[in-house]
Amino acid sequence: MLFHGIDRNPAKIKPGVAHVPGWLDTPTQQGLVQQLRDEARLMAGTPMAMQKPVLKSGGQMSVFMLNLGHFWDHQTYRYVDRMGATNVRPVPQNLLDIAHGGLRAAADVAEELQPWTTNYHPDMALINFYPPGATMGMHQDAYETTFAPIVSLSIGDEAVFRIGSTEHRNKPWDDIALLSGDLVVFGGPNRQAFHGVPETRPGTLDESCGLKEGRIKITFRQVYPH
Ligand SMILES: O=C(O)CCC(=O)C(=O)O
Ligand SMILES: [Fe+2]
Repeated sequence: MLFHGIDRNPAKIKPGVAHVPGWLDTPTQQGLVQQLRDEARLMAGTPMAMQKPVLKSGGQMSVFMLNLGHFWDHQTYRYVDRMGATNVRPVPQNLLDIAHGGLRAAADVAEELQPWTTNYHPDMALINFYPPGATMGMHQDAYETTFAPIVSLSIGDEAVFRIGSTEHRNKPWDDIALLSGDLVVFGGPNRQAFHGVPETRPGTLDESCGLKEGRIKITFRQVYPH
């Protein structure tokens, strides 16, 4: 446990940004890992298979992605529901329930999120798998047509989640150590904050989370108005 001894209380990082350590219990993490493995298996061999996206810039991400609800086409940077003959699969209800619970827990920490708790309709779940050592550059989640908060959960290896300004990808930023079961929500005035994962820490997970290596991040988004 690399982060032993540091502050692990629920924290408002800045307006609209909440970190709730250990929000998701271990049996639930394990159940989700199994469920998401099954979801990935169903899409294997299709254009929506879990894959490391090659962006239209030509670069390939080091993170595997699986899309539920809507599919973010990494060649056009648009959400679609179909690729060729393949339809996107729905976000399972138990995941939606977790998203709602996560937002409520976060709103107790960052009151700027409070107005969304009665008007939140997530319609997309992005499942990221970080193989040992994978990272993600600073970016905005900018392709949704709503400003609903982003609700996200970490499972597996420890990681550093970096969240900066809404204006640019440079300092100042906050680095948040995420452990398995941690919840991060960003919305309100920081919905468009640049964020990324500069570091994942291989070999730090406890296998009771359901993973033998790497890290899963589940990110809930509301792409369309309700
Ligand atoms: O893995 C994380 O913690 C961040 C993931 C993310 O920002 C994204 O997939 O858009
Ligand atoms: Fe993101």
